[in-house]
Amino acid sequence: MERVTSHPASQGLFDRARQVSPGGVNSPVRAFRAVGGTPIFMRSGSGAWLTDVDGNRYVDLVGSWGPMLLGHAHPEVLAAVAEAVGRGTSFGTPSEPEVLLAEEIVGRTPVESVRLVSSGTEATMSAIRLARGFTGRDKIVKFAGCYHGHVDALLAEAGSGVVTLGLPETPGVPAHVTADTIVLPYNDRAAVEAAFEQYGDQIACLITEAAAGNMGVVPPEPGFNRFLAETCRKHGALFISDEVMTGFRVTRSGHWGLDGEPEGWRPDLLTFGKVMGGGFPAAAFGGRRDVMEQLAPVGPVYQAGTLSGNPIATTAGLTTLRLADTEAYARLDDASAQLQRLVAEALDAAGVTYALQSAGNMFSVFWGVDKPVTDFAGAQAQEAWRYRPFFHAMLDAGVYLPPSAYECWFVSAAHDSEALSRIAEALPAAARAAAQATPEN
Ligand SMILES: Cc1ncc(COP(=O)(O)O)c(C=O)c1O
Ligand SMILES: N[C@H](C=O)CCC(=O)O
Repeated sequence: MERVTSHPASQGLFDRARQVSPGGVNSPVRAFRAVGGTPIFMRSGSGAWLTDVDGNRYVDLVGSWGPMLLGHAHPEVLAAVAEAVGRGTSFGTPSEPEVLLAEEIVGRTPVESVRLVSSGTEATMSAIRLARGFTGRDKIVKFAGCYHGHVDALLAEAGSGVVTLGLPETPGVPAHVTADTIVLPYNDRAAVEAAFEQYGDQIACLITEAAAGNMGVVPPEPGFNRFLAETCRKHGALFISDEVMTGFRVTRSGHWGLDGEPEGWRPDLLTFGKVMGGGFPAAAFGGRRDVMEQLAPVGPVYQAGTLSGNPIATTAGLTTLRLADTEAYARLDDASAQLQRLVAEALDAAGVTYALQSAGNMFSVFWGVDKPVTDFAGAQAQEAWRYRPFFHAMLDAGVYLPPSAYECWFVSAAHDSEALSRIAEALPAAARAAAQATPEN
């Protein structure tokens, strides 16, 4: 088996990066704080593979944290981007690709009208403001362990890097900003009912990940999202489904395609990001036309962006979505199913106790738990320390996993038998390392 043990160029860049950037990274989840060691600096990607600055090759199971649905450097995406770049990179005017991308989103999801932005954080922040403007109410409801970007009011008990780094709260968020945020346990209908019983006429919106992926993967219990939408409707609040991670990934219409459409209900607003940018900064929020038309310039709720709808990002996103056809989703789902089976076999053989949880083709492993994880408390009760040696054994064997036990593993439509074979070879030793781990190592 090809071994990856040497990272001098990554180490050198990391040393320099730490001199000029906090922690040497531009997003905390990229640091290896939870697993130890030096973050790997990648130089290039192709299909399911990444190559680092030392020339080591890895099968990528991070996929840029979700966007790379088709794998890296898809030739048709690159060609479309190159052509778009040749026409100019930003005009600050409306342009055709943003109309085409908006039409594609409206065609694939339950939104009637959509506003393009540049990050998932902007999308959720704007959706919250719009919900408050539309309802004239201030309170918002979110779930512990869900992450909606680094929006001040939504960082309370957040997942992703916040839980990975064990940050109880984020300094710099004034108390009055979170005073109107109600945080509830995920999948807990009774807690939702009680909160709406008490504050129903003050709640502007409830926001939830369409399937939680930022505390590890914790799917909504059957009917939970519909229950949330109905509870919101009963109390005059808006239901915001955050599909930044799941959107256009778990089906062509996102998680909505798994739990929405056939049951005849829809969220009032949805947020998107990641896949819809094809590896460039593009995101969106959209939903009911009457709500969206509260946005400036039609309505009074202000929201804007110098690079919103950027022609390069929208071209990359549009090309990605057009290539993401039934066959691509079938390949992706199949690769994910095979990989989940390989992981389960290796962990079983090594005698590890675990829960492998999925939402469509997204999945993750909870370590040392013997029953399904349904909420943040359950996710935090795992033996996350077992992940450290597992992660490093996989890395040394040429498989790049998220450097945190609380993040989702992302497969792409380019994960072929060669990529899966590399992972299959790496898993047994990594599973044994997890089995032998102690909290101290
Ligand atoms: C569900 C969800 N919402 C929002 C965000 C924020 O997106 P971004 O990192 O593009 O700001 C993320 C990821 O970071 C996410 O997973
Ligand atoms: N879990 C985060 C998003 O889904 C990871 C991306 C980041 O914060 O850099």
